[in-house]
Amino acid sequence: MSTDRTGESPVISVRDLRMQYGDKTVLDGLAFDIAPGGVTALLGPNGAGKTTTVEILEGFRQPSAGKAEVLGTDPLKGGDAWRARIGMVLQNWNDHGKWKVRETLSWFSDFYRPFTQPWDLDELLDIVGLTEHAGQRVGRLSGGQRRRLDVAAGVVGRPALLFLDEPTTGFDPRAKRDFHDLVHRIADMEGTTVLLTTHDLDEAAKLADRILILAGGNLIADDSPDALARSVSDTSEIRWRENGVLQVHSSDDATAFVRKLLADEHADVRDLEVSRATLEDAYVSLVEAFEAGRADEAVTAFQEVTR
Ligand SMILES: Nc1ncnc2c1ncn2[C@@H]1O[C@H](COP(=O)(O)OP(=O)(O)OP(=O)(O)O)[C@@H](O)[C@H]1O
Repeated sequence: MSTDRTGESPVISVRDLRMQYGDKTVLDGLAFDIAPGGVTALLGPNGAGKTTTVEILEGFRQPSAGKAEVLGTDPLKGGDAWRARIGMVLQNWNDHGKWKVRETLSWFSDFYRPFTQPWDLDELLDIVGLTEHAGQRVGRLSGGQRRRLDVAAGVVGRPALLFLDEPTTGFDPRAKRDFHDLVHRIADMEGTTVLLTTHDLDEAAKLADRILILAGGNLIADDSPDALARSVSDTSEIRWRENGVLQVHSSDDATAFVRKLLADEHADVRDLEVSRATLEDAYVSLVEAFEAGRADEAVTAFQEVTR
């Protein structure tokens, strides 16, 4: 197993990973490492292979070829001790709707107990905002409350690695904010490595320090959200009101422009706003460029066949 510059072994290591469903190639030689700690978001269009990748890493799916190591182990060979170091928040899991919330968490906690020191259930219920629903049947929870229970069940064993698959689907804005605080807390205070898949690019930008974009069976981008946004455009848009009139200016050096603007003591500058390209801008532009390139490739291949 390779180590990174800090000498730490990666939590996830993927080499030449391939996945073929019939004659359809979904993963085409995928390779990446994820070092311990931090939040990595795996993004990509529908059908890009994110769930397939995550399910391979969780040990639920056998790749057609290539190598995956999670916490130093081939996921297909991981036993209970390995599984206990991993937390999962899946899109769907079958549960016992008649079980009560605390009882369900306690059941998960008991699985982890021989291997780790699980969270105190009252503390965890409080963190995920389910204290007052502790005695309620799971089948009676709202969608958002149910998702909070999913998150609690995923982290109850204080995992070294947490998979979050579309974790905030159905959350109201406040629940989403609470959830983001929870993920920051888990990543910062517990040192848990988090792999997140989401279509919510605002969420990815808020939570992740590293973004992987999967398209056409391989990574088309691997960088921080900020660096990706800058790769699309260094230009910022500056808006303000002057004597009640809206002004808009584009600049490659927003700081210098704003400094100059505010230095003019005669100017009545109000409602100043500076906005830059977002992760969403970068994502759309990278995926569109990739798809346009593939369209060119398809045209070339077609021309070669028909020549
Ligand atoms: N068991 C399977 N048998 C055949 N094809 C499959 C199977 N599972 C997934 N696929 C196909 O593989 C491709 C990738 O699916 P996957 O669910 O990994 O993508 P995804 O990036 O997670 O998509 P989404 O964003 O829509 O959740 C899709 O075209 C899907 O139809």
